[in-house]
Amino acid sequence: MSEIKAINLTKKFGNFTAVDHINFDVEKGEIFGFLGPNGAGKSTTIKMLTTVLKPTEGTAIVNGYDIIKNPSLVRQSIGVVPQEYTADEDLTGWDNMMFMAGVYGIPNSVAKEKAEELLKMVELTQAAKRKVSSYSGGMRRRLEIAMSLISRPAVLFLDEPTLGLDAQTRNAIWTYVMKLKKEFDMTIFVTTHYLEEADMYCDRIAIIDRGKIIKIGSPKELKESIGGDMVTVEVNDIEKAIKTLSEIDGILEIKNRDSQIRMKVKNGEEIAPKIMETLVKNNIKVIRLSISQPTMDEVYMEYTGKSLRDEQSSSEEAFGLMRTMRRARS
Ligand SMILES: Nc1ncnc2c1ncn2[C@@H]1O[C@H](COP(=O)(O)OP(=O)(O)OP(=O)(O)O)[C@@H](O)[C@H]1O
Repeated sequence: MSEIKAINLTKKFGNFTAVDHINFDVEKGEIFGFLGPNGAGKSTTIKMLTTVLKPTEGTAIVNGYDIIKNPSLVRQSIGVVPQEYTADEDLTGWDNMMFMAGVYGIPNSVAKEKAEELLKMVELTQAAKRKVSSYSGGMRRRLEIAMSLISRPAVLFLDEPTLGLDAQTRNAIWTYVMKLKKEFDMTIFVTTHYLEEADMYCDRIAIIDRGKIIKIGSPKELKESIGGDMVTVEVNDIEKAIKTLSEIDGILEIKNRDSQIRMKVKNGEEIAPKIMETLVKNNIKVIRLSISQPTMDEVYMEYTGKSLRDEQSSSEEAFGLMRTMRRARS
């Protein structure tokens, strides 16, 4: 039985449809990634699945409970790490953990044991007695993950857990997420717009754009679904090479990316010798040639017609600014 099942799930704000009749299933123990640009409807979907927002139409079953008919049973069986920080800044990490345990009615002695174990897992034992206001962004995120786990939920929802964090902290967060999957067979629903993270860590990915799911599959399936290979060449004269290569039959697309020429082809191994021969014949020096599968960025581009890369930096900047403003206010 699936642990999350969305059935025509829809959310409208006035006349605007933020989430548009989406359907998907998440199996037990799966890390399911919701990948899409800003405003695609990821947070709205999480808010409906976690019963913060009521759907306009459709419903979802989470851990066996209907989000409309049994919202409190849904809430008791899930853990949520929302995009905005929710831990109380004036309390210590330890007190936040104990507060959360109180919300779930966990007896004190059990709560203490769990808090110790979880803070250790997210490497915050040393900082547990410090006020959260002194924590870095990464420490806060780790604390919130620990807080969301105190009730040992069957399903964990993470909304952009790594947004605005440095690469090292992002890796650490994913290490904990992988651990939860491995040790507790936890089902994890995660939204992200980091293509590499979705590719590396998610068992399956749903690509969402303008409120609609465009494609669902494992990273491998998604890459295979766009067909063919990528051939990348590094040459001494890019412009001349592009002109020369565009005359070869069998190259489906040519792009100049990061001072390299990247070509979409049907079969890399078949066409590579011809590419090499043509370039050499035209006195173009080939420094490197490689054949690979398409990246998630290319998959995303194929299905949405746009690149997610440009979005990443603007989103991180906005998040950083939000955090600075919040700090300045407090
Ligand atoms: N309460 C609201 N009232 C009106 N419009 C809303 C509301 N909440 C979200 N929206 C709109 O719905 C759309 C989807 O927003 P949502 O936050 O779900 O996107 P997202 O994919 O999570 O993007 P982000 O990562 O930027 O949060 C956006 O156009 C947003 O402006």
